Amino acid sequence: MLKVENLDLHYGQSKILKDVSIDASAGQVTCIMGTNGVGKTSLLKAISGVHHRSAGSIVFDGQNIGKMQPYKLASIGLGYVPQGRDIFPLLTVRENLETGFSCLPRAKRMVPDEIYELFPVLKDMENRRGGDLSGGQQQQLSIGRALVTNPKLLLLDEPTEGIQPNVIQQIGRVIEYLRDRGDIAIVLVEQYFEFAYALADQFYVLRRGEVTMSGSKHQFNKAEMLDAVSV
Ligand SMILES: Nc1ncnc2c1ncn2[C@@H]1O[C@H](COP(=O)(O)OP(=O)(O)OP(=O)(O)O)[C@@H](O)[C@H]1O
Repeated sequence: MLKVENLDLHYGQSKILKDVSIDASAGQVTCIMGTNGVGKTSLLKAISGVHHRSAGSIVFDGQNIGKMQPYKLASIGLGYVPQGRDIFPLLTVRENLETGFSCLPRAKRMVPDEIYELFPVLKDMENRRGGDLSGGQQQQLSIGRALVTNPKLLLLDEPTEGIQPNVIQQIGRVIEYLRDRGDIAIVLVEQYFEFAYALADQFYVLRRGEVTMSGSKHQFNKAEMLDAVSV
């Protein structure tokens, strides 16, 4: 589904990602772990076309997407839930969800009931402004908005950041449900180790822009993984 090979990324003269390679498959959660500033968000920005890579290749669903613009990537099935959520504060919940319509053909422009079933609070607050929602509700809205686009690949950047425990649990259950549906590859960037460990099928640990450990969760014990993530 997604194959990133030998990716480099720069901000100006600073090389932030170095020779990063990752794979993500449908029906699996692929976790990108690491401490602050190691380049996790930058990796998602490169995949989603928000910041272009300086070397390497990114292949999604058989297409080389390394130079595609974000709107085009969204229309071919790449959903991105950015760190900080990026909700439109003056639009209602419903209107925020409908912003996902722009990359769908006219006949498919509807909010599936499934999104309201996964996140009932979005139905309850359909006419409230995005900016009036709590952080946890905004996170649910941001994930719901990405799901409206019917993605084949879902990139989630720290969905637990600043969120209360009951909403974290609910987001975990939604990620499991989407994984078990089997038709979507999920790339989860997460610093909350227990949450990431519980959900991960495959994982990659980044340190100073390089992959230092990777594999299936079952190849390593939990303490080894925690050590690798914490340095
Ligand atoms: N737009 C930018 N211009 C210059 N440097 C940047 C920019 N964005 C990020 N950086 C730097 O790139 C490095 C990697 O940042 P990035 O946000 O990708 O890390 P991260 O692992 O996601 O961290 P966090 O968990 O804190 O979000 C950091 O040193 C950061 O300061």
